[in-house]
Amino acid sequence: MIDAFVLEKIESILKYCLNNHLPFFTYRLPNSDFIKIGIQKDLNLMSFQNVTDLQSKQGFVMAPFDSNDKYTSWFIREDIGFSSENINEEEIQNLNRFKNELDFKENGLCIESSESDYFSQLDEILETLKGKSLKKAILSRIQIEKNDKSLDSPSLFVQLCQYYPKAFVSFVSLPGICSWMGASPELLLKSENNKTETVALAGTLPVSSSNLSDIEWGAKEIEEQAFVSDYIETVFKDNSIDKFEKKGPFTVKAGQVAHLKTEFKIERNLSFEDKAKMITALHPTPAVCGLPKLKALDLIKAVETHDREYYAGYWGPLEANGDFALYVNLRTMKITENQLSLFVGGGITADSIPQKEWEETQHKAQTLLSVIKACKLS
Ligand SMILES: C=C(O[C@H]1C=CC=C(C(=O)O)[C@@H]1O)C(=O)O
Repeated sequence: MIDAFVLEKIESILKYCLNNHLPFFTYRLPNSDFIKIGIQKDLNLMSFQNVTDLQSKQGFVMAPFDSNDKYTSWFIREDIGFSSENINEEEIQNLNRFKNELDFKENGLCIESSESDYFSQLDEILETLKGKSLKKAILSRIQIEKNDKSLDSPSLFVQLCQYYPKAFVSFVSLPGICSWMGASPELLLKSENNKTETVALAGTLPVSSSNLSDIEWGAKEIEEQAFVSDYIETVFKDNSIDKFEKKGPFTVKAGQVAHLKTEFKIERNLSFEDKAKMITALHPTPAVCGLPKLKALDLIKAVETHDREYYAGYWGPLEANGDFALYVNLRTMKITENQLSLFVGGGITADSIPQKEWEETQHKAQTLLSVIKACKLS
């Protein structure tokens, strides 16, 4: 539990950054009580093409779903750092020395996906799946909530940290570009102390009781999760990784839903270049894109009427020693002055039942919606 006094200080730092156009990232790793804030003093954000360009850098990475798209992969420097373990009043006061001028607002308006559009897009995917050359594609939609003065984003971030201790909770603000906040259950790749880890997370059912052993997985969910697991093993093989530990699949809870998860661990020192290659090969996994990857990507682009932007991209901290913890940007929303645009999706296979897929996206949206509502009421 983080002390209420510390949480208040964290909120006030984030508010200062928002009011003074300082780019920042803040996050809380899963199963941790440690909130980190990194602030970049100026607006000269670094974009990157290849993960290898980030070697020896300390900061935060935010990459879009499709890097060939018009969305940039960003790296945010940590010029000033705060954490829940060293909130120093003097350093907070020192922040007053830094501010940026910005005379325009982000204009990233989103359009909500209608229910009828969602169902016709899903039909189109099901039709393609009949051809057998595609095994799975993820269909996503946007749900919009009004943003207004009654909602304070720093306090929403702090609330999300408290509601979802097992998620990667993060909030990034790039003044004049975009702001995103989310509570992701899915690790893309993590590297720490010469260990590299990833997970295959897919298959979704609503959780009604707290007893996860009551959940009975159907063939559709088992298959769609196995696609992700198999894909990870193929990436390992292509990268000459033949020794790794594999655990699962087992059931995990993520907010109002449960997923099937397999954990992979490589206990070997990999070079930053090798790990960068693996990030590029894994992303986007069949948990957010589909299988085969390029076929699914083409279909998603043809069928979805919105850009995914940073939804289903990846984000997370990067240390100068080459360690990182990158998560898939899920259960997430783009924040603008008037809108909270929630992005939610689900894996479609030949066995998908359209109504169930729709309901699944509704359940996933509750991860953020339930906390947004609680914050608006308080
Ligand atoms: C694409 C999303 O979830 C992925 C992660 C877990 C389970 C999923 C599923 O059951 O479809 C998705 O693959 C999302 O939350 O928008």
